[in-house]
Amino acid sequence: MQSLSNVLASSSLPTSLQNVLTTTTQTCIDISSTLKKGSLAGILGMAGNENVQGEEQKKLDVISNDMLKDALLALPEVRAIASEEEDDIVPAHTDGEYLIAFDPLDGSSNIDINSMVGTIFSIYSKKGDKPATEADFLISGNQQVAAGYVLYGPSTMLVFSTGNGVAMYTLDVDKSEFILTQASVTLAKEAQEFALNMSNQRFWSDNMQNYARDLIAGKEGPRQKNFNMRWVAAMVGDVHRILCRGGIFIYPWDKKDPTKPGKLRLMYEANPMAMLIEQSGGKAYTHTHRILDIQPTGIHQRVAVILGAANEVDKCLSY
Ligand SMILES: O=P(O)(O)OC[C@H]1O[C@](O)(COP(=O)(O)O)[C@@H](O)[C@@H]1O
Ligand SMILES: [Mg+2]
Ligand SMILES: [Mg+2]
Repeated sequence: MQSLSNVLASSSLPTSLQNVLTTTTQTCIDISSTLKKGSLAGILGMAGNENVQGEEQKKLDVISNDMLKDALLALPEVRAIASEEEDDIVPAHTDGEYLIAFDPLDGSSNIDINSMVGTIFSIYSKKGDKPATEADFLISGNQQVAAGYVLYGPSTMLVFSTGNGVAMYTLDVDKSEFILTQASVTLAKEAQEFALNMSNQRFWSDNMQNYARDLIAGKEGPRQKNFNMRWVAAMVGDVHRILCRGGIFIYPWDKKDPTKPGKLRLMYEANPMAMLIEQSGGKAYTHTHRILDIQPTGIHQRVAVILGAANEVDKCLSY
């Protein structure tokens, strides 16, 4: 059973990237320990502020953001960070090499019900000779050098890719280190399950409503097959289930709020998950574009997301 530190040390990844990955994942172990304390530590509930996206921050959104921010800004390899919970990018070291975008706590609405949440991260290599600006981050997901998430579930798991497949690690809580538990993840091309917040159905495009109608029609409908539905309400949990046993996850375009034509954020939700899904053999699209090809226009940009089993994503796009 190999530890993450052994896997990294025996890899051909630059030491600088190994250091960024080690700091990110070690901080997630600290976040995991904090989460385990729950209401005993007075860390549940609202923080009393809104983030730049007008969402109410939970105390744990702020705590996990501060933990990652402090740890990464202290690392000489880090040029800047961008976070769901920070209005603007935060420059670190002008001569640092890496830009890290993260969602410190994904699935915030699950915090107070003691259900699954996670941290999602995306890492780019981009040197420069001036302090980093937002423009430095506006590069497509194709250029991610590493991406992944830590899922805080019954066990804490790390899943990441450096562009050469996807590996899963499980936290050994006694040793406080991640142990490799699945060296390579392969996603089946066909799906039996879908993850879709059906309560938004009336706000979707006609095509999306037709696709969902046909999924639900099951064996008696045009798909001639029964599908099961699952919704964790944390993208990190839904994507993890898909990487473990297949399926499709969709957060489509909707007309609920014209300023948010898609709920999920490109830089720290869609891009890193798209990299993991593609690296395991699946597909990740908006309604029209491969997610990793999108040229970002802002660090908090939102996109529609259709990802998972390759043939089911194709089927969805065919509508
Ligand atoms: O309210 P809904 O439609 O269930 O939304 C759930 C989605 O929102 C998110 O929780 C957004 O992420 P944050 O919790 O980081 O804001 C996704 O993880 C999840 O897929
Ligand atoms: Mg999120
Ligand atoms: Mg979040």
